[in-house]
Amino acid sequence: MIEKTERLLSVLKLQPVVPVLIIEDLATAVPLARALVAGGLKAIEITLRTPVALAAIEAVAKEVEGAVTGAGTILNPEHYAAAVEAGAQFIVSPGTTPDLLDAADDHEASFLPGASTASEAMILRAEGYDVMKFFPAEQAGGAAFLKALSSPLAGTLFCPTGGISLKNAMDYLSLSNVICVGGSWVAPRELVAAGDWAGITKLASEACALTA
Ligand SMILES: O=C[C@H](O)COP(=O)(O)O
Ligand SMILES: CC(=O)C(=O)O
Repeated sequence: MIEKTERLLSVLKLQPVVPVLIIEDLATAVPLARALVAGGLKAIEITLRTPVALAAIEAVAKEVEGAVTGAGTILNPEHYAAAVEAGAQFIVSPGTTPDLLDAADDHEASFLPGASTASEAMILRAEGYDVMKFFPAEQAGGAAFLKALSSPLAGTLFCPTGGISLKNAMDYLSLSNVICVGGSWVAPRELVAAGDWAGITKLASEACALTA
């Protein structure tokens, strides 16, 4: 578990923002990931929300030099196994279930489980998780909520995701218990549809510069 946590931390420390991607068109996955990596965002979460998501994970994991490919929206052990099989190096879930924790024990790929209350975070701590996702961040209490957890739940680190943008990312990134944030704003649907990879690299560079 300690080794898995260290591997996860090394991925999350690569950058201040983990792009959360919903890939509709498989052909966009590789150029989009290349554009993000060019802007400095190497760890990329591809959510299992579309029919092409697993193929997108496989393509990015195989073809995009410098990318660390993760899978998001992992809701059950079948998703977990399929994402690992496709090449995902880290696995993200909006929440946590006992089945998912068992699946995480069965695979080498690190797990970033979701929590949105003090009790959920405490259950994950009791299971040995010191790093977790805080989702949906803005709706569940925002940066003020996470700040309030930092003293009672000392030692737990969060990757808040949900409603975060360039404007409010620093509210989270300046907290001692935040390791990085997640967000879709670095890959807007219109720029992806237009194939504006230079525009996406620019957004990624701006995101990367947040903590420079
Ligand atoms: O479902 C949402 C993703 O987790 C990312 O949230 P976001 O689009 O608010 O950045
Ligand atoms: C919310 C999120 O990041 C996920 O779908 O895994």
